[in-house]
Amino acid sequence: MAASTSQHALSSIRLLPTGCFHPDKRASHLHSVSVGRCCPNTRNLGLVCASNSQSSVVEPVQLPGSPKSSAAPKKSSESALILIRHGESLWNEKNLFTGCVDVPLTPKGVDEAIEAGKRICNIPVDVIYTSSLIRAQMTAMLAMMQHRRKKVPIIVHNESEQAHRWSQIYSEETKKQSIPVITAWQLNERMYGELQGLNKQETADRFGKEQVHEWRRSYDIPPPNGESLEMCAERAVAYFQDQIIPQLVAGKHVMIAAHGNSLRSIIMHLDKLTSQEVISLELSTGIPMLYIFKEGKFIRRGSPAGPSEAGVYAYTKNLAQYRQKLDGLLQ
Ligand SMILES: O=C(O)[C@H](O)COP(=O)(O)O
Repeated sequence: MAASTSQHALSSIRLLPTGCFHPDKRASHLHSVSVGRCCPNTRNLGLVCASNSQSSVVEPVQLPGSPKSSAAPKKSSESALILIRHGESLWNEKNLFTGCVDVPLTPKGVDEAIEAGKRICNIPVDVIYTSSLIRAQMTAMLAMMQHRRKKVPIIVHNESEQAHRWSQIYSEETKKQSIPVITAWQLNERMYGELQGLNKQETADRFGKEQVHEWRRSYDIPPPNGESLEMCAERAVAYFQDQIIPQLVAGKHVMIAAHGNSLRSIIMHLDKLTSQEVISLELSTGIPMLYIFKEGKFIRRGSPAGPSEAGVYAYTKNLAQYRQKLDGLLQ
């Protein structure tokens, strides 16, 4: 990527805490993604046993190219991809390194998640991915409570055969009114090693600002006994490619509620940022970001400013039509 384009990518993504970010007008900012890596011909990408079609709200997705594929996307199909960093957590508030420690949202974080939900309430969502951490799950659920379609987000339980069996839904109609929420540890925050639970300011005072900045923002330098961004990317981007891209290819609209660093690694991948560029990529809590996936490419649309904002819906015919449907203007 040319340096100037990348600079633009960075300046557009660095979100303001107030969330007054508007969709990127430069729609020509297209990036191909490698889908080949995760597209063997007939791979079943559903996350539940396909043997019992009654058993879950998750339909298995078969990729195009499969002779058996019934979910092959139309050529013109496009999908929305929404990324949301969780709202403020109790340890964000206390300025503690959190990593994989599983702490809930603060009341402010709850408000941020609700606000994020209002911003995306007109954008279709067919499947939700969250990390296995409660702050991301709370954010996803609270955001979806605001959605105008009023489908019910339902966590998919596949941790045991029994959990899977006991959470079956026996009504096709009820399944239609549901959105599967798939939790994946691969989307967790980067593991912060021996920094977890330490105060960020006190750590900077002790080890020096530069050292702590290097641990927090560099690409390949891990904090003591923790994961670097590169290590976090290895699992988060692999999961994105293996599990999430096939959903988008199949025409599903996807929301991911995750964390500062797991999302930084995914954005780095989508926007082809270099390891230098990613250093200055900061994500605010509770700000949704929208990408459109079309013909194998991701088009970054920035952060929808709110339900009344026109630009993002005007951008694609499908989003505009979906919104009109919600408005009751279309049959
Ligand atoms: O894990 C944490 O402490 C935060 O969620 C992210 O921290 P960072 O801003 O240091 O990457």
